[in-house]
Amino acid sequence: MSSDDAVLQLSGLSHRYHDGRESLRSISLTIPARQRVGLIGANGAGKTTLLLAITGVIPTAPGMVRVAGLDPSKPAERKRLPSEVGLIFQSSDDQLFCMSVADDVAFGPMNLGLSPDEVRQRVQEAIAQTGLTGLEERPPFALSGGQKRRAALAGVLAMRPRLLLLDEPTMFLDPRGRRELSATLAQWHGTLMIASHDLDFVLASCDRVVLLDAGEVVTDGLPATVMADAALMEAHGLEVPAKLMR
Ligand SMILES: Nc1ncnc2c1ncn2[C@@H]1O[C@H](COP(=O)(O)OP(=O)(O)OP(=O)(O)O)[C@@H](O)[C@H]1O
Repeated sequence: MSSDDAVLQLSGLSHRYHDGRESLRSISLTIPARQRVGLIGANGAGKTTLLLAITGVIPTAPGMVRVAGLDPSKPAERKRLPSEVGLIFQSSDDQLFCMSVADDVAFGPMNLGLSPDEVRQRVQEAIAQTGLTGLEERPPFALSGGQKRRAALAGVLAMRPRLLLLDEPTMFLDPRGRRELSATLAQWHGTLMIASHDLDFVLASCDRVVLLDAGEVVTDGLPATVMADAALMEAHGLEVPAKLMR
């Protein structure tokens, strides 16, 4: 694969929070279009920090980040990032703030300066993609946890990003909510990165897995191979998912 085909390129990426502790250490990863990557690791491994670094929310140094060719450290390029990369937070309540689901989903596309017709079309499409048809006028606070997660996802999909980042997407979801989210993601054909402790979900949703520990990439490979390695998983505070137990 040429690096020109990569949706995400990280090279020697490091980050320290204000207290001086290193949370990311020299991370290098190249993620091609349409790959579905699981980011796994014990509490504090650096998963959320890495997602924040990719979206330019936190500055990184040293190191290089390119998302669809854009450099988040450059203000003019960071401004263009929302139409290339979308991040779904651990708590959907942090992401929904309008009076109705439709307004929430329209918020991002409207800020792109698109025509009202184009915004309407994108909103309808994202609502259908996430199975929220019929709930357009519902205030987000009156949605269930699973519906909120899908409404947040609709808002990001309406931006038509190339890269979708999900932080603990199955947290607080019941089995049906989890299944619905899984079906929505299966229908989406862009590039995905899912940070999660839900290893069964990662196994079912991803074709590559990156294991982080103490801010470093420990291993990077096929989910069924990496996550079946009991010694590796135990050494980094994880367990082999039930489906891979022998
Ligand atoms: N705002 C912050 N200020 C200082 N240190 C932080 C901050 N946020 C995270 N950290 C530290 O950075 C390291 C990585 O944290 P991060 O939240 O990225 O890990 P994680 O893998 O997402 O963990 P979890 O699975 O618990 O969500 C941890 O040592 C954490 O304590």
